[in-house]
Amino acid sequence: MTQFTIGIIGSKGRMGEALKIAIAEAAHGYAGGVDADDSPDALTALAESADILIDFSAPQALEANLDAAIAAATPMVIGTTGLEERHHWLIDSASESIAVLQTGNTSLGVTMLAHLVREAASRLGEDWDIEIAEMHHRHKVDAPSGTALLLGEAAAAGRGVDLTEVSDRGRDGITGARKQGDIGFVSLRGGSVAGEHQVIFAGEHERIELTHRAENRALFARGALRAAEWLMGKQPGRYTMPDVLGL
Ligand SMILES: NC(=O)C1=CN([C@@H]2O[C@H](COP(=O)(O)OP(=O)(O)OC[C@H]3O[C@@H](n4cnc5c(N)ncnc54)[C@H](OP(=O)(O)O)[C@@H]3O)[C@@H](O)[C@H]2O)C=CC1
Ligand SMILES: O=C(O)C1=N[C@H](C(=O)O)C[C@H](O)C1
Repeated sequence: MTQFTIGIIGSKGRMGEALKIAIAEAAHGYAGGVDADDSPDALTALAESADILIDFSAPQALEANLDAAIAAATPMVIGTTGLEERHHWLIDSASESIAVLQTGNTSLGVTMLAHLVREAASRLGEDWDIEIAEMHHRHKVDAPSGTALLLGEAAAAGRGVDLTEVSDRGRDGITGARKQGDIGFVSLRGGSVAGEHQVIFAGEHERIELTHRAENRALFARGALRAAEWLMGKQPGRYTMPDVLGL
């Protein structure tokens, strides 16, 4: 495989550190990294010197990161979660001039899980209630997780509905009975859990539970590298993990 150099945005964070190990294992080059206290000039220089950027930082950094990648014509893998609608517009706009791969989870297992969820949701009727549960370490700052949301998108796509219309987040108090067709989310936080996701299809007298457990961050780092290897040399456009796996 052709080796290339990678710049990490969020290089001193948990994912940044895992990614540096994965880059060394894969014998790619490490072009350097930036973090919250680095200057805009450092970001510009990194985007110019790296063959590709991988971003595991924070949503508030995304606009500047994309601007730097566009100016340097450098492709970019985005793993940062907690993105809002406006961030997705920015990614859509950037993908007109550079290749961008954005995903809430770089794990190959979660990518397959999303595929299975979409399939199950398309075949089971709306009388099967869909609930998505996730658990992460105590340091995680966003909820629901990016993965829970991508699994919700997969379920909604299987049903041919818009997730924003059926999403039920943060139940508390007298909520009333569950609305048929809703997709529910629950987030647990604690300890050092790398990431667990469960999609429950609850029918009358029976239940299907599809679960993914991430045992460490190395798998996310290796998945991000696989995404970067796939993205190198691609035409400008917006891509995601199923493209990498050919799903
Ligand atoms: N898609 C996926 O598969 C995965 C996604 N994630 C996501 O990746 C992100 C990072 O996770 P994690 O590594 O655990 O978080 P950490 O908090 O450990 O690391 C975040 C890093 O980003 C840096 N950062 C924050 N703001 C900026 C900024 N404006 N510009 C540049 N760097 C910045 C921080 O720098 P400083 O320390 O100086 O503040 C820190 O080094 C999260 O959104 C998380 O949900 C995590 C795992 C897998
Ligand atoms: O913050 C994390 O740690 C993780 N974030 C991603 C998410 O929000 O789904 C992916 C993974 O679950 C770990």
